[in-house]
Amino acid sequence: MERVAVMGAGSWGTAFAKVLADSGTDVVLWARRAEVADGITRSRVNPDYLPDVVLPPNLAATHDAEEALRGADAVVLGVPSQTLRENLARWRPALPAGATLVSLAKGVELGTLKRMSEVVREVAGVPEEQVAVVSGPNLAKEIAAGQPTATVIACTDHDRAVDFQQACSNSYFRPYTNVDVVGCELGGACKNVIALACGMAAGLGFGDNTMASIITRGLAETARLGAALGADPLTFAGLAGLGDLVATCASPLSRNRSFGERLGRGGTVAGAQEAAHGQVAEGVKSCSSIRELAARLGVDMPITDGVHRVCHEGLDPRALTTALLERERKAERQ
Ligand SMILES: NC(=O)c1ccc[n+]([C@@H]2O[C@H](COP(=O)([O-])OP(=O)(O)OC[C@H]3O[C@@H](n4cnc5c(N)ncnc54)[C@H](OP(=O)(O)O)[C@@H]3O)[C@@H](O)[C@H]2O)c1
Ligand SMILES: O=P(O)(O)OC[C@H](O)CO
Repeated sequence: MERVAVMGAGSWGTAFAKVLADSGTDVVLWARRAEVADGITRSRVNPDYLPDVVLPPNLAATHDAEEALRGADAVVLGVPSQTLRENLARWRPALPAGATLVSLAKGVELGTLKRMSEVVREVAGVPEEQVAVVSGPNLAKEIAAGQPTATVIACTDHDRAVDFQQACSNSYFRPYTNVDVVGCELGGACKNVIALACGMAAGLGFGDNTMASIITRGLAETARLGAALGADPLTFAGLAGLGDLVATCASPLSRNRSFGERLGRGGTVAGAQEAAHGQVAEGVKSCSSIRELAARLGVDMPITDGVHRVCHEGLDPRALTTALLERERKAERQ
């Protein structure tokens, strides 16, 4: 792969564009606002999202989507999951034929309850083999600073995953391939919801036993949903499952965890939204779509259900704790 378009110049779009460029791949980064693209072109930094990080010379920025997409071997989609459909529909006429479409987004679409790769296939009108996802413990700020991490490139076409793996491998970024797209996407979407719950627990003053319990039971309910949707159970023990779950639930850099922490400290959803400074905490919306998906499939996801009730029905996080602990007693693997 010689040239990749990255559509979306937020935290992860910008950091991932840098990963590609640092791997020797030429990148064009599309920014929704002209001033962001101009700022990158002028000063080599993204002033809004990663002001302390100098971007490499083989990374160009533009506000013109057609220009970004022209001749791209792969198109990386770095916009929030609930906006992917509308953005991609706009870009569709300019998508290069045969290009690998790569989703960075971690969410489940409200209303349709579709995973991001399903949205991409539907809107772009491409076969599943042409769509890949990137998912793993990938906090943008750490990666932009060149700190080592691993991730997963999931695609049902193994050769295509290997091509993209090559395009984004470098001295600090190690991608593995996986053909289990369903499992990798569910791991990425569900961990945001579990991180909200961990944040709430932290905000309430609870310590590491509580965190470990939420992480472990969160993984159990994610794996149950995965089983119902045909995912490989072992994916949830990997980077896109446990790896991302631990990073997001533990890190003060996580927007989802920080959002939950504000709620746990007694803040409102509106206040937590404001404190996020326009950056997306995907779990706040995906808790509702994942909950609905689970209900449709008859899968029990009590933490996800509780997070939905806190974020959208006014439940107090402390009452959520009580509700979870007072549930009917059962065997661990049930
Ligand atoms: N940040 C991370 O560490 C990280 C890591 C792995 C995966 N992810 C996932 O990657 C996806 C993107 O996250 P991010 O961190 O890059 O988000 P972000 O920092 O909030 O940036 C969102 C980007 O999408 C653009 N955008 C385009 N259309 C939009 C619309 N209709 N509404 C809102 N924004 C729109 C924004 O443009 P403006 O600047 O003009 O608003 C901005 O460039 C999410 O699904 C997230 O879960 C994030
Ligand atoms: O900041 P968050 O909570 O969106 O998490 C970022 C990444 O998904 C971590 O892998």
